[in-house]
Amino acid sequence: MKLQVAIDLLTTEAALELAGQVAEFVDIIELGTPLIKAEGLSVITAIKNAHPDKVVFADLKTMDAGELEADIAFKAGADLVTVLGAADDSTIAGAVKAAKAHNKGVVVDLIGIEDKVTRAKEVRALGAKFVEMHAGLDEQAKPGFDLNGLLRAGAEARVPFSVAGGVKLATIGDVQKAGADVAVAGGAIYGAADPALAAKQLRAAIN
Ligand SMILES: O=C(CO)[C@H](O)[C@H](O)COP(=O)(O)O
Repeated sequence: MKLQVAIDLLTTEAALELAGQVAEFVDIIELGTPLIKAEGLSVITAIKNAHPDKVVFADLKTMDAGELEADIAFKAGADLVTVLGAADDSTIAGAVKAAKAHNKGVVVDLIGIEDKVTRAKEVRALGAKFVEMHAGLDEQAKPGFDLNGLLRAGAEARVPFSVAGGVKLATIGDVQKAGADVAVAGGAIYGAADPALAAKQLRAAIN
């Protein structure tokens, strides 16, 4: 299973600093949606230039204009972009078309989708490289939230999937047992007192 760090910070400078601290322990560097909204596509280029050997994941959360949004992010240096599972099939197909043109990939984020298993199969058929079984920061903050629903959906869908939803040291083993291809950790790394140590421990827990 691969490890993806989600950088939900707000400046390119902070993102570069965090990426520099944790890159050796992760496979995929995700630039979070708030970071891209704050800094624009230039943050993608800055991170790719600093870490050309890493997969750079631009969390665009595209909902419309799939081909256009994916195209500009790939041109900026992204290897993977996200499109929302709630988007029209034509939006997902458009992003996949751009990915094929650049030899890159599209990840479909199933945040907010009730029937994640059915939609996962549909978007995989449309050409998604993998789906993200995702509970966003707001959903995670609700009382009683846990990862189990995401893990069950991932195991049941039988398509390549990542899990994002506050994954931490105590839960990353369950993510691996569920058969995930990628574990995404944001707050557990960038919110830690020592992000490099946190990333190293997460990596060690899945090796
Ligand atoms: O995409 C996101 C929010 O929409 C986050 O980047 C994702 O949820 C991972 O961060 P965390 O581990 O803190 O949940």
